[in-house]
Amino acid sequence: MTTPLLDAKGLTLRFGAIPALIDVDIDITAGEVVAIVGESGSGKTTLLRVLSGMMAPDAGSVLWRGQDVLAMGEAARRRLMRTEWGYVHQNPRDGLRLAVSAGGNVGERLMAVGARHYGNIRGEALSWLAKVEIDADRIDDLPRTFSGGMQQRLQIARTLVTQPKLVFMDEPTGGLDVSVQARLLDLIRSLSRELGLSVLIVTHDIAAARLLADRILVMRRGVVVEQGLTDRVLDDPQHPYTQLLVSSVLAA
Ligand SMILES: Nc1ncnc2c1ncn2[C@@H]1O[C@H](COP(=O)(O)OP(=O)(O)OP(=O)(O)O)[C@@H](O)[C@H]1O
Repeated sequence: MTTPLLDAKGLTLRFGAIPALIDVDIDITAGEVVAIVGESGSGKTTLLRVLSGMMAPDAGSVLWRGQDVLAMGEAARRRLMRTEWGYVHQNPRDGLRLAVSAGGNVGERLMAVGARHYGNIRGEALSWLAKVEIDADRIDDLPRTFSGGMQQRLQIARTLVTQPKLVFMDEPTGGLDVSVQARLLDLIRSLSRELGLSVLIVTHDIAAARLLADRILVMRRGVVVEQGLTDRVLDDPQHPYTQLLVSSVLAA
């Protein structure tokens, strides 16, 4: 069996009386795409925040390549977030620097990991803008002049330019038009395959999960009620809640 890159066990977190996570186990191996699906308030974002070390659970463990994420200091976690990890926020404004040009948004991530040669940084930024289908002549424009879909593509370029191994994505297509969502999902799928990325993606969109994910975890009220290979979970759901989720999409 392949050793997981990220391996979490027994994650539990309560906000007062609200059970956000109850005894959640989750792992992800190299090159795998895992979708976390479930209704609003089921604990998906909280799980992503705990796995990425942004929030401490009441109980449980998170190992990144054998290293204890919960015990590592803030500096080490930030370093990981600049190098081996990436985080794509639902709202691109949370993941971009709005007062910095598109090229600067991509280039400064390279500088944060030691790149110094201006020509190389600009060249790399241009190549990433092309990968995410942003015209080269927009390189000096501010992200606020971009559409929502373009901002999200820029956030993806900024996140992937340092070639992380694992990317956390929290509803990356939320709030976008359906046609823009479809193109963005295609882009995420092709980039993750091309780069051999592991992706942990939160979505309430079952169709997105089917398109992207190798495996699916279904959450409800902080509990993982079902998990397995995408086709198995969606074509032959075992838990009544998963059956309801799948049938509501079929009926739509
Ligand atoms: N900082 C917080 N303080 C108090 N309660 C919180 C906090 N963060 C989340 N919660 C609660 O924990 C539960 C899980 O929230 P979470 O945001 O993880 O759900 P979600 O599945 O991501 O929902 P959505 O799809 O709407 O984003 C919810 O009941 C939420 O209200």
